[in-house]
Amino acid sequence: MSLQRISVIGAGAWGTALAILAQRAGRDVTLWPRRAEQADALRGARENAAYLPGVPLDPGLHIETDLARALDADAVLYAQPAQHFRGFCRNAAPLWKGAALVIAAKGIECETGALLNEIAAEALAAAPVVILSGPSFAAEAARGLPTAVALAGDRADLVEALMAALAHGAFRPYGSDDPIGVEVAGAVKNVLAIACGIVLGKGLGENARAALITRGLAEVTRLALAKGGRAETLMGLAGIGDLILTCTSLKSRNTSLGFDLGQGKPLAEILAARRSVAEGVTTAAAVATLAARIGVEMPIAGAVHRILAEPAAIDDEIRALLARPLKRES
Ligand SMILES: NC(=O)C1=CN([C@@H]2O[C@H](COP(=O)(O)OP(=O)(O)OC[C@H]3O[C@@H](n4cnc5c(N)ncnc54)[C@H](O)[C@@H]3O)[C@@H](O)[C@H]2O)C=CC1
Ligand SMILES: O=C(CO)COP(=O)(O)O
Repeated sequence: MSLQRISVIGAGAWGTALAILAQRAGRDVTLWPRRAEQADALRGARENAAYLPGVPLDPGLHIETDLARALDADAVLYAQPAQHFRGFCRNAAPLWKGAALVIAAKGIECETGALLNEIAAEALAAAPVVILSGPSFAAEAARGLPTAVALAGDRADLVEALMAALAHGAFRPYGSDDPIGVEVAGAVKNVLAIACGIVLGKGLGENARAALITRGLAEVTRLALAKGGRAETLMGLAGIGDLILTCTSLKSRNTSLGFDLGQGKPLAEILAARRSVAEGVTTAAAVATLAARIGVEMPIAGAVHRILAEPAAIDDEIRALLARPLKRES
């Protein structure tokens, strides 16, 4: 199977980086920005000055505003925020021409607690789905710095074809047959990154952050297992790999948002000062809904959810986490 025509939905930092990477890998690439003004700006500047400044766009990159034309591809990579995924599926369903759908967003639907692959199965059933996740800051990947990601799906032929279509130079996709584990890992790490940012912002130290990452890994593993994923996936790129990247760098939008919260800034002020998405904010609520529904204990994600609703509760939440009953590590 050859996947030559690749379309990318969403011209934020990640969508633009993926389009650049696919083009470098020799694919024929179309980038679909949501807004016509953004398309004009990209065509004019041949750079995404708003979301990925400093990385030139190759003249061969097609900028397309017509969704039907963009969907006429071998693979469509979804790289808009997770909360808009259902709307995308609904708009795309009548226009779908048989492409594979690659979900590159990292999040869980806030209102329902649904994973994005579950939404795709409901709202875009015609599309075979692959999840793309892993430790990958868009700015580094787009600059050609070494980056490895997981591509996970039930169809091995499709996963392998996508790996071949996207791999180039220092960009290395690894295959996986655990899309649920990979998706859960990528979504929940954003919530855990907010927790790590809070700890750093409050000056609680690096011991505390290491403990949070480790206990966070334990709770995301419980959720992945409960959803049908596999524990070893959490030890891979989408799990521990992305936790290491995101939770240890203030380049992460989620960690830096948590840092600002820890420093006492109001959430509304933090969000108002940003153009970029921090998926952990909405995914925290989604994880709380999902974990309660399926009976998975997720104390760190639960604390982040309550802090986002009431930032003044940070100290109480930290005290409560530290006062939990002592238990065995496993
Ligand atoms: N930036 C990164 O380094 C990486 C991001 N991701 C994931 O990719 C997804 C997209 O993130 P970024 O590209 O970073 O976003 P961004 O923060 O760079 O840009 C915001 C994006 O949101 C879109 N948007 C805003 N309002 C919207 C609406 N009403 N409907 C549809 N789209 C709307 C914008 O068009 C833009 O594409 C997220 O799920 C993120 O977690 C995954 C890996 C790396
Ligand atoms: O997912 C990412 C890196 O793998 C990007 O993280 P942030 O969205 O927190 O910046």
